[in-house]
Amino acid sequence: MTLKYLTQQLAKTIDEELMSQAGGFSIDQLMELAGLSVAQAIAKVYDNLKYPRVLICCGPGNNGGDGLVAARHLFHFGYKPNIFYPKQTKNELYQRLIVQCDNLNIPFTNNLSNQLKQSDLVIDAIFGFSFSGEIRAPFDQVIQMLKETKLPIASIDIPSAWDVEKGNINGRGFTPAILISLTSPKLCAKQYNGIHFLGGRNLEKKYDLQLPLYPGTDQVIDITNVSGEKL
Ligand SMILES: NC(=O)C1=CN([C@@H]2O[C@H](COP(=O)(O)OP(=O)(O)OC[C@H]3O[C@@H](n4cnc5c(N)ncnc54)[C@H](O)[C@@H]3O)[C@@H](O)[C@H]2O)[C@@H](O)CC1
Ligand SMILES: [K+]
Repeated sequence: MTLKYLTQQLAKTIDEELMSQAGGFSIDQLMELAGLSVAQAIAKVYDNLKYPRVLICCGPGNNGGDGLVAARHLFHFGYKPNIFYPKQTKNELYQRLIVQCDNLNIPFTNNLSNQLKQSDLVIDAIFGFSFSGEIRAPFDQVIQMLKETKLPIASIDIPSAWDVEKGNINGRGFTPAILISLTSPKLCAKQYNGIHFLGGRNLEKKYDLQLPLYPGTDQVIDITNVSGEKL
């Protein structure tokens, strides 16, 4: 099996095509599958008795939305999620995800530094494949705190602050313990040597992604030792 690693542009194009008339998906559906994949990957690696307190750091875009969905699933899987979401949007999709978390009494925190001290594990849902340029406030400080923490970090789709194609340029980001790539890994993942899952379980015929067969009913597949090439 050889995976196809996506450029930033192709990742965006495939996402748009999945949500086009031909693809037939809605953003809510894709986000639900993404968040469920993340929660499943966490459950495979981090036991909910040993690592119950999961801090989910959400960014302003869809990567953050994946984090909100993951928080809900992790709650149902027996974890104690806590959400840090400093830059919220009024978009109805995100507002509904927040309501869903509120209804489960999942707490939202404003104090990242404090919350890190009371957590066992961090989910990095800050930036995904649309990240570019220098890190803008308030996320510059957030990334710095995540660089300093000793807690294991699980990144959704790309490690936040990594260039989507070139990786951890100038060492400005952190290296997560787990990466959960969605649909197909992005080019930056070629530099990543940790535990690597693929999630989303999306089929995209047009680009011949040669996606692996997911085992049984799993929404994720471990691709840690699978090689890949640029598409
Ligand atoms: N392909 C898939 O399977 C799916 C992908 N989804 C997720 O969607 C992500 C892409 O979502 P989006 O396109 O909304 O974008 P992102 O979530 O990657 O981030 C975009 C947001 O980050 C901000 N931003 C970008 N660069 C910045 C910088 N240098 N400093 C500070 N802020 C910055 C932008 O202003 C924007 O608000 C994927 O990575 C994935 O996590 C899912 O939600 C849906 C399914
Ligand atoms: K991320």
